[in-house]
Amino acid sequence: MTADPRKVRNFSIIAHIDHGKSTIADRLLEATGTIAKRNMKEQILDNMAIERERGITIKSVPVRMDYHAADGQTYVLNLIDTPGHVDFGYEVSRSLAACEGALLVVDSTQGVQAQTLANAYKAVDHDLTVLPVLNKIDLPSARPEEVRREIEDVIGIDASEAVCCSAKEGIGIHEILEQVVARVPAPRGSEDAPLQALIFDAVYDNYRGIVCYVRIVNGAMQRGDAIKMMATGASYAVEEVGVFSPGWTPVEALGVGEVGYFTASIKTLDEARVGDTVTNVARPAEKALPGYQAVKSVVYCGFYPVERDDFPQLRDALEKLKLNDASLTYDPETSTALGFGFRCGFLGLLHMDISRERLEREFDVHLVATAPNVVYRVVKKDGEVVEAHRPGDFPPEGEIREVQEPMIRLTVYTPKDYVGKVMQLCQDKRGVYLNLDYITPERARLVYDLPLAEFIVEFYDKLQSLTRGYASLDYEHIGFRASNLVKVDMLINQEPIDAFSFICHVDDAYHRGHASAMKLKTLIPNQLFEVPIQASIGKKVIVRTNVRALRKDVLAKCYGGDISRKNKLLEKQKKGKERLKQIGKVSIPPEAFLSFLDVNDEEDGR
Ligand SMILES: Nc1nc2c(ncn2[C@@H]2O[C@H](COP(=O)(O)OP(=O)(O)OP(=O)(O)O)[C@@H](O)[C@H]2O)c(=O)[nH]1
Repeated sequence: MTADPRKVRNFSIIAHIDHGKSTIADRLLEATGTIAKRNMKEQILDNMAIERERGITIKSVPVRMDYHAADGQTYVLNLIDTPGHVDFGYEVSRSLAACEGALLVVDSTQGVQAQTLANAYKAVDHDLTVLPVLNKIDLPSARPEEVRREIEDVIGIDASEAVCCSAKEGIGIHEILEQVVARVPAPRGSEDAPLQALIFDAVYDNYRGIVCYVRIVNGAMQRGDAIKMMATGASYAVEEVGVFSPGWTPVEALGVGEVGYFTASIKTLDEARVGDTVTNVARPAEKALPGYQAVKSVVYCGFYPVERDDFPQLRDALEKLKLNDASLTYDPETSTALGFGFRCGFLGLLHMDISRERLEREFDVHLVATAPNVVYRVVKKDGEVVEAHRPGDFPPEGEIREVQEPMIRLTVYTPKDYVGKVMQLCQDKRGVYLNLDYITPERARLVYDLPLAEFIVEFYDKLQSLTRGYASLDYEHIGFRASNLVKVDMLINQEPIDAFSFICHVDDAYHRGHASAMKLKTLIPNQLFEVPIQASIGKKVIVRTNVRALRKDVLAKCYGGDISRKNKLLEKQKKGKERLKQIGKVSIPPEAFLSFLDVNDEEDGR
């Protein structure tokens, strides 16, 4: 039997990072008896080890609770947790599309922050009923009344009924549950209409294969149904349907408005795309549910095994990671410096960091990550447009008409005292000023258009240190813009080394070329001959330095004796050096490459 849609409430919790979303979720699970108190591990929904350590939510985990409300009825509450970081914005959007309501958790000591606003707007865009919750009222610095007004003034939603709560102390939890029942609308949909189910997430399981998380919008789904994915057109037979209570629990069927999962011998995450609509083969829906979009990588970097022999291991690890993470992309590439590896694409820097950490931790591969870069669009003189995922994709200098780079529209919220510093930072990062306003007398909102490439290099860290952690930010991608960008090659002994090339604004080329050359100079051991290190744009050398030759003391064994003999020896040495320089290759220890390229060691003075 499926649940009565009138007794179902589907909701999500949205918040700025650290405002207490996961802690509130834990309290709700506890209060509804979904998880016994003694089994309660802190933040039960953040189950990935890295999520726990970093204290951030990456994957959205749904859970179903039975709640005996004050009106004497029992309700099914489906809570769909959402990721808290901008990199995973698309997942937030899909999770919200599966709900009718959202708890907007605001830390009552901090007030409205960037993701509070961004997520609240997303919820409003999806027509959700937004219930504000003022958390952390146990803290002495809590100022719930002020924050209540801030929510009304800044976000523009009614906060008069906002629950004051302390997730830590367990205050206000029942009020939240009552409000969910009373104010979040029951799902609407038709039992008799053809099946339309929204895939809002999908995960890989060793035993079941791909498990799709769905919200049934119309119709019903049960074991044995022949279903079709509307974006890919592929069809499958449903093997199991179930709900999250909180583990995967099989049920007979999922009805209108319900949130659950199904399995159907789906092999890869590419077949079960988040945002796609599932329908019946026999009686297909006419239209897919709105809003599906393919996720696109915006940041790229190379992953190479530290030991060249570990390449197959890295390939296997990436394959397995991809099973759990559809937004990761990778293609094999080779580099003269690093051998065989992969060019990987990510949703953002955090996504890159996490993927790298998971590869090292869960799959035990040691890898080198090259500096991250964005995708550039190069318009050639003959009109052809090349998408460059790495510096090596750039056509020769002479063939380029224009280079375009991806831009973001960045919104920064900061206490007013730091406005000047933040503006300076944005300007240093080639930002274009758009707007400044004050959302409260104390807090300013700054809007800039900024090249994504500048944003991914330490912007967030710098912002946090300039503002002592009080600023918050949000951004959206706004497409490509032409810019004066050049490819800088690094040459060692006249030979360009592919892995060291980089793209940058022409104004930064000298500075960065110089910093790279200096760093290389310290890493390359002295050879028997002088080794020039150069930075060049096309054929034009912009920086040159030398690694000095080792001077072997050929006269050491020559005590006293004839001056002409000494001269002869010195002459011989000079000739030998010339020969070495011509025929000899510079021997660069692999560690030099690694420490130059590895982003963790990156300190080129920017
Ligand atoms: N004093 C106090 N601390 C709280 C309360 N609720 C949460 N915290 C603390 O605030 C910190 C952040 O809480 P989380 O629940 O991890 O925040 P979150 O919003 O889930 O964070 P993300 O998963 O990164 O989005 C933790 O250290 C909690 O212990 C509260 O009511 N009072």
